[in-house]
Amino acid sequence: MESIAKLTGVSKEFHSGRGISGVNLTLSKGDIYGLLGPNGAGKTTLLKMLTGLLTPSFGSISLFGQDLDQSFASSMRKVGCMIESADFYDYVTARQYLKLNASFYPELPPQRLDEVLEAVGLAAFAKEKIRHFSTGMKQKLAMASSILHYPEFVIWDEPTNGLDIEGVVHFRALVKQLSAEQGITFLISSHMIHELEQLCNRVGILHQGVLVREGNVHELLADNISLEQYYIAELQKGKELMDNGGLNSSN
Ligand SMILES: Nc1ncnc2c1ncn2[C@@H]1O[C@H](COP(=O)(O)OP(=O)(O)OP(=O)(O)O)[C@@H](O)[C@H]1O
Repeated sequence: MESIAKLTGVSKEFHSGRGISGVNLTLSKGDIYGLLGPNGAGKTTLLKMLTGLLTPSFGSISLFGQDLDQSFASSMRKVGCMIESADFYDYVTARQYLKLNASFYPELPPQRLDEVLEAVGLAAFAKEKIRHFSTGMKQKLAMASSILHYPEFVIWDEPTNGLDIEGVVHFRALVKQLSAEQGITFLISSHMIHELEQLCNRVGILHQGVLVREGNVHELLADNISLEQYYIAELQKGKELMDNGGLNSSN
């Protein structure tokens, strides 16, 4: 299976002493990978390193089979990301905002702006200024922007933040559609474990910067009542190992 992203022994040490420690992780084409972990576990840090927003202190990252340092521009062309809350120009409309972003991709067909607005459920608000948007609407616009250029790999950090129930259902359908129709690979960090259970084929649990467990969701559900039950149990094991000083790298 084609490797989309590969982290080998990746660590990030912040001055605070926290960060990420020895993460090994491979995402294959077509994966919908859910990244779980408590607040401060290192999920955003890991996603930032995959997109060049942070540089690892140790280890290597490759995207699409090429070292990220060597192929940053060409790899990023195939990545769509939404990490932490997006910044917008409040005085432009949703469509104008996407048009600005589309200017980086001159090959995009003109109808693409309306396609992505429709895909995230914002078509009716295309001509409204962003300053009138709610948190959830801004989240949808950031999602639209991240898929504008037909990325092959989408990285979303807590994408359901601010979405209403209908928005969450729509989000789930969108991921499944993009995965099935365009073969997009997803890496999604979220605290919404029930969402990930319904969406992902694989999940990983980060705890205090260490990828303590990974698994195939179908296999995990065969042995556990729910992903939540698995998560709580694995987190507890991770804590015990940390307390005993026995866990300092993933896998
Ligand atoms: N620039 C920084 N300098 C120092 N410490 C940092 C920095 N960025 C993150 N950290 C620390 O690294 C750890 C991981 O942070 P990160 O934001 O990756 O966690 P997270 O899993 O995304 O958390 P949450 O679920 O709360 O969003 C935290 O303890 C955080 O305080």
